[in-house]
Formats: sequence, C-alpha cells, structure tokens
Amino acid sequence: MNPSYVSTRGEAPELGFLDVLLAGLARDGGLYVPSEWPHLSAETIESFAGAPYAAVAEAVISPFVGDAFAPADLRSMIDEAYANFRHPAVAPLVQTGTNSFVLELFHGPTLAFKDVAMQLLARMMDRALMLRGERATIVGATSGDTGGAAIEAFRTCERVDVIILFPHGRVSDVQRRQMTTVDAPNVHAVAVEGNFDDCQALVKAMFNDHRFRDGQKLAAVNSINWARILAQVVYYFTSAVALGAPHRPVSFVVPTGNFGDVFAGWVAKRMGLPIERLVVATNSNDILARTIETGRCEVKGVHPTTSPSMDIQVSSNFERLVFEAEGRDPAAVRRHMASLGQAGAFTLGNTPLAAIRGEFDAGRANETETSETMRRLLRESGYLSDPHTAVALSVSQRLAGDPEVPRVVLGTAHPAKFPDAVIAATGEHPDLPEHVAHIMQGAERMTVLPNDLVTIQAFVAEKSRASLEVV
Ligand SMILES: Cc1ncc(COP(=O)(O)O)c(C=O)c1O
Ligand SMILES: N[C@@H](CCOP(=O)(O)O)C(=O)O
Repeated sequence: MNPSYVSTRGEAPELGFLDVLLAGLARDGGLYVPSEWPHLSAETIESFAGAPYAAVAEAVISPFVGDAFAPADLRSMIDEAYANFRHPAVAPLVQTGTNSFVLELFHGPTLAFKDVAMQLLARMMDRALMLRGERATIVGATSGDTGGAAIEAFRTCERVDVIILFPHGRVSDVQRRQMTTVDAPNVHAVAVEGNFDDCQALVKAMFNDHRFRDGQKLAAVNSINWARILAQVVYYFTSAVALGAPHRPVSFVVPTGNFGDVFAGWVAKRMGLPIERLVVATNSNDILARTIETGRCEVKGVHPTTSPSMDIQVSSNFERLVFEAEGRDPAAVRRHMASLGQAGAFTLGNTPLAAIRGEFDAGRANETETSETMRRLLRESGYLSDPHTAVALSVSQRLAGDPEVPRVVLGTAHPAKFPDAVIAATGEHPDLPEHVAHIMQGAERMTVLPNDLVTIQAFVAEKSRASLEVV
C-alpha cells in the first residue's frame, strides 16, 4: 500500500512519502499528516520484545513509507543511522525510582534526541534526491539542538546545502560550537538577532514565498517535516515494550517546546501502543501547558531559561494535534492559525479541548524547580540529568497518576551540553564525551544577521547551490 499525506490546512495537494519528505511545509502553510493512521496489532507489538532497535524501527516506519524506498534500502538506511549511536540499545531505559524511568535519547553523535530522527532523515533525503537527480537547500531554525544534529547529519551530503538559523546569544556554548566549528562548504550557521520563534517564523516565511521556495529548492529538517516525527515514534514502542506493553500500559512525560516529540507519542498511541497518559512538560515558556489547562492558546513573550531549547512560544506541531482534535476539519485549523497569526491567540472549543485532555496532561517547571530537581535526583538516585530532562522530571514528580503504571520521562539531552546550569544546580561538572570534546577547541565560523526576511533570503540565495548540475 502507498500511503498518502494531507495538509492540516486542506488547501495543498495530497502527496506521497517522497514528496512529503522533500516538501517540508505544505504549500498552504500547513503540516503534512498521513491521510490514515496505520495500526499495529497487539501480536506485532508483542513481537518487538527483545528485538534490536533497527528491527522495531523498520516495522514502525515502513507502513508510512510504502514502496517509496525498496524495503532493503529502507532497512540499510535504518541500520546505518543507528550504528552511529554509542549505546547498543540506541535508546536505553534507566530506572530512577519505583516505576519511574528515564529514556535516554542522547547517545547519538550530537548528544540530543534530535539525532534519532536526523541521522535517518539525512539518509532518506539524500537517497530521495539521488533517485530524482535533484539538489536541495535546507533551511532550518534551531533553539540549539536541531541545528547541531542537522549539520552533523548532512555535512557530507553532496546534494544538500544546510543553512541553520539560531537565536544569537541564546544557545549554550556547546550547542553553538556544534554548529560553528564544522568546516564543510555546504554548512552555514547564522546567528539571528532575535529569539527562536523569530528564526522559525523566518523559515516558514521562506517556505510560504513559493517563488523563493521553488527557486532555491528549499527542504526542511525541523519537525514540520513529517519524517522527523515518524522516526521519533519508534522509541515510544521500544521503551513501552521493554516495560510490558502491549500487556501493560505506560505513561510518558515529555519535555516540550515545538511539540514534535510528544506528538510522536500520540502517533504511537494512535498506532495501537497502550499509552495511558502523555504529559506535556514545559519550562516557564508555558503556552502549551496553559492551552491544555484553559483551551486558550495565547502567545506571550519568550523568557530565556536554563533549558534554552524549550524557549519557544509558537509550537509548530500543536497544529497537527489541533487538526486531529478538530475532527480533521482543515477549515477549523485555518481559522485558528489565522487568529494566531493576527491576534497572537486562538481558543479551542469544548469538544476539541476535551479530546486533547482525554489523552494529555500538562505541567510546567520554573527555574528553581528545575535546578532543585537536578540536585534531588543526583542526591537520591545518583542520576545527573540535563535541565530539559529535569523540567519533565519535576513535572512528573508533582503529577498525580496511577502508581502501578510505569512512567517514562524522555531524557532529551546529555547534561554536558548545558554545563553551566548543571554545575549551578548540582556542583557536578559533566564532561563532554570524547567524540564531541574537540569542538571546544575548533575555530568558529558563523554569520550574524538581523531578524529580517529580505536579508536572510539574500544570504540563502547566495549560499545555495540549488541551481548547479547534479553530480
Ligand atoms: C533538549 C531538548 N529537549 C526538549 C525539546 C523539545 O522537543 P519538541 O520541540 O519536540 O517539543 C527540545 C527541542 O526541540 C530539545 O532540544
Ligand atoms: N528545540 C528545537 C527547536 C526546533 O524544533 P524541531 O523539533 O521542530 O526541529 C531545537 O533544539 O532546535
């Protein structure tokens, strides 16, 4: 079967997997989702017990790919992507208390959960471009982790130029150096004088300028790209099965910013994984927690925190959930998104809000709670967490819930990416693993640009080699 994909705003063409992979944002400004959700039987899920990560990934991902790639090609891309991880389980579970676990997603090349999807996305995009004889110009926005992961994954792809926008002065030194010390002709790190929301708005504006988008052959690596979400669905299956699924439900607490990771959990549930609750954990940039509590999605200013990758107000992937909660009514999504664009807010009706609350809980952790959680966890369980993971650990600790249901907190980054926050909270100095440590010495290359679409577009056009003959 060949799956097709529809836009949440209902005014873009329905596409197959390869087109969605290369399209990024839909041409109507919406996000692509599968036209139908595949379902895995309890027997299939049960068969994942003890299977290698790559085998589970193949089973979860292939129904969304259809015959866009030959099965053997898909499997070899998956095998290669996860051979790059430094833990044999790829995403190991660590027990931190009674029925409490951290799912460590940071054993990839850049020490954040983004590697899990990006390592596969790069291989799939490169293959798709080769099959089509095309080049692409990736424009991405990062609050710190997506950028480094994308640069690492794409720096050797000859058909791709990568331009990453990050908020100037608002990422950690390690995150910045992961982007600026890579000396590859196809990689360009741009420090934008603004915040992450500004960077993301610039990326979306470039996609919504169809002449520019087509001329530069733009492609996306942010979670607006469906394939990013897809690869993130896999670890919900591996971890839940390790804890007894499908015979036993599991809950997940997810440090949340752009809503991609927790939406991947919703997809896993939709595919048949028995997930009891999905908990959205935010730092003090708590628009999503407020929305789930009150139904009113209202943008307020972004505050810098010690979990900078979650300093986000406009969460791209919430649109995918709103589409589902509104009964897949694209007109409702268009109304909400127009209101968000014009008035900075929209309000969900009772029915969609009840649908969301039926599956999601939400909570926030402020700076004191986050650092106190890092300290307490180290004291009580000897576990050193990064500040993003600590936001979720803090929310998890204060959350009511069935104590019999295992609770998994997603560990989204290695503590050594955020040494200042970790040292301030715990006094411990987390060392960078050897394969990353060299970045602290390398020369940095970056361009500082104003938060201005025309200037950014001129920079992208100058760096893009989209019009070159394909080799
Ligand atoms: C370390 C870390 N944790 C959590 C998040 C939030 O994930 P998402 O944007 O998928 O909600 C991010 C950024 O995406 C991140 O880099
Ligand atoms: N926290 C992210 C923000 C971008 O999110 P994405 O999942 O849409 O790429 C980051 O680290 O850049």
